[in-house]
Amino acid sequence: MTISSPIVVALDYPQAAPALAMADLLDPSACRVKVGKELYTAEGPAIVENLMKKGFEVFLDLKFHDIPNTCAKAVGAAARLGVWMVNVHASGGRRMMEAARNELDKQSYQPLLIGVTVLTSMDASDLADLGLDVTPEQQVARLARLAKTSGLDGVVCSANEVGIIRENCGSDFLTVTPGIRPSWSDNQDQKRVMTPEEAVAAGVSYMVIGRPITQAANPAEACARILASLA
Ligand SMILES: O=c1ccn([C@@H]2O[C@H](COP(=O)(O)O)[C@@H](O)[C@H]2O)c(=O)[nH]1
Repeated sequence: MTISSPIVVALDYPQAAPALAMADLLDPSACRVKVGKELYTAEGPAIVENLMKKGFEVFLDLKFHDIPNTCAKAVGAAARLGVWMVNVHASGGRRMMEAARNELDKQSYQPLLIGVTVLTSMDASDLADLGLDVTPEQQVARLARLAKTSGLDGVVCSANEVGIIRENCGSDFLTVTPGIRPSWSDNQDQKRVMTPEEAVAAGVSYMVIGRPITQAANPAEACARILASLA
């Protein structure tokens, strides 16, 4: 099945039961789902397999960041699990990302391999705390160029940086953007945000949306409302 929707719903839950209940409210032809650290640590590969059995394409958002061999082997395991997309931290560097690419190239199936640039919860002051005297845009552009030349398929960034990534890495390079906040929702811990409409206008490939859907009174309606706003 080819899904044209750019929406990836973040299933950030402590256990399988609420995650699978939320998945049952969603339509696999209208969105993909994302399994992150909380859910995967609690439930392991079974949760990914169960979501795939329900017809969902799964983004395994474990943001691997380790020595090249360890990162590559983890990405290989994700490929064998059959996930649609997997990610690593671009700040793990060129050798780590190239090792991940090479490991995927040896597999019979290759998920999309994406590099996390600057977390959408961070702004310039957070970068300064790390000794990085640059704007988020500059750091994202730098890491996106590194990810592209290391063989990755795209990056996680905020929708604010999609233009600069397209300028630096071309229009085929995927942009996966959390920090999406419909006008009716709170920013919570996200700092670099955009509405879904703005994100689509900016040209994002995929937008990751968690709490605005999963914590809505009616999650299916919230997802449908966001999709309708993009039409
Ligand atoms: O830079 C990043 C990378 C990953 N995320 C993840 O996306 C979702 C966002 O959830 P919301 O509830 O819509 O804030 C969450 O799973 C994060 O781990 C991110 O937000 N920013």
